[in-house]
Amino acid sequence: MSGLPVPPPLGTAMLPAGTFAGQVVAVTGGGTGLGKAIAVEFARLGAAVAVLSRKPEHHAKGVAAIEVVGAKAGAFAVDVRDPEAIAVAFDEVEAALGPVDVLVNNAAGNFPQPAEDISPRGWRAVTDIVLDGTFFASTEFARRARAGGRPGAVLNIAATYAWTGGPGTAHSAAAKAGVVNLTQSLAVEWAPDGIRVNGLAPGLFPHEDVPPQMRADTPEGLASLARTVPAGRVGSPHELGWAATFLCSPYAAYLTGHTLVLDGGNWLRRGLRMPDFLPVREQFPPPPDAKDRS
Ligand SMILES: CCC/C=C/C(=O)SCCNC(=O)CCNC(=O)[C@H](O)C(C)(C)COP(=O)([O-])OP(=O)([O-])OC[C@H]1O[C@@H](n2cnc3c(N)ncnc32)[C@H](O)[C@@H]1OP(=O)([O-])[O-]
Ligand SMILES: NC(=O)C1=CN([C@@H]2O[C@H](COP(=O)(O)OP(=O)(O)OC[C@H]3O[C@@H](n4cnc5c(N)ncnc54)[C@H](OP(=O)(O)O)[C@@H]3O)[C@@H](O)[C@H]2O)C=CC1
Repeated sequence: MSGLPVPPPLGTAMLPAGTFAGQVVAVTGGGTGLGKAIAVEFARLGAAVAVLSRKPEHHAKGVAAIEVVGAKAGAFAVDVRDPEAIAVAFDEVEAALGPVDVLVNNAAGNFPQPAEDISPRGWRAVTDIVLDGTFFASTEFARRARAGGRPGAVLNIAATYAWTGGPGTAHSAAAKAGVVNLTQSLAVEWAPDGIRVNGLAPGLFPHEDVPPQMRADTPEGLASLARTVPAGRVGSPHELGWAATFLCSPYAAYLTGHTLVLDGGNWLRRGLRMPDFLPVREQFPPPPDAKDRS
């Protein structure tokens, strides 16, 4: 046995062509990595896609990837920690592409570090982007959808350590746990308005845009990462795009408040007998140029 089957290749359709025709999809952090892969799958299905993030170089990458599949794209500068900037960005998206029908809260910040070494500013940076940013963007979206009498869908990108916690991820895991919980509260509040709110928790999806300590750059590194997953492989970003588009599509019209895990069984592999325990400081030793906070 060599694990779970590989998925059909990038570009294979899962939903009918035109599933999102005439719709506007906003993806925070849609210019890099998994956000870009998700943006492209919506674009393939006919959506006009808005990339919302801070950096012009990421805007350019996202827009190029969306336009390659023949869709309309726009990029809008915003730091999701700033609710006023989010309102301005939504105004700009409406003026350029039309009102937003689907919001994907994908933007995140993360750096693995032992909890007591995370500075207050580092803690706030990660939790503000992940949890506060998701709340600010979602509520801005819902206020506008409700005012316009439009239904809609929100998708929050989580992580499986939202349920387990884990070494080196105190800030990110706590924030993602908040996101999973928020998904449930908002789903109940907004169902009467026709707005669905779901989550998607990726497992290991290495790609070129994450920081070096989070990716596998060599074939050996990738193979070694794949051996840690019950599926026998890591995820392909376009698989995540398929799951994202399904969750926001009319085919999931009765699905709300749910966070789907897409991780090849990885978070369930815990056994009674685990590999030798490695303390967090051995897993994530400080980089040579790290600040001394002692
Ligand atoms: C299984 C994998 C799961 C993956 C999940 C993901 O989310 S992958 C997604 C991964 N993608 C990304 O993360 C992409 C986006 N990431 C980012 O924009 C930054 O990493 C950010 C999250 C820090 C926010 O940036 P910003 O402009 O708001 O922040 P700033 O520069 O002003 O710093 C604020 C504080 O944080 C501190 N600090 C920063 N880095 C480190 C570090 N390596 N080490 C220690 N500390 C660090 C910095 O020193 C400062 O504290 P200080 O010294 O003043 O007390
Ligand atoms: N890669 C993986 O294996 C896993 C990823 N995830 C989750 O998937 C999602 C995508 O991660 P991934 O693609 O890997 O990471 P990336 O680092 O590639 O993407 C993060 C994106 O967030 C944007 N962003 C960061 N801070 C802000 C901010 N303050 N305001 C607006 N945008 C911001 C960045 O754009 P810019 O710099 O232009 O602002 C960037 O495009 C995240 O939610 C992450 O937590 C979960 C589990 C595993």
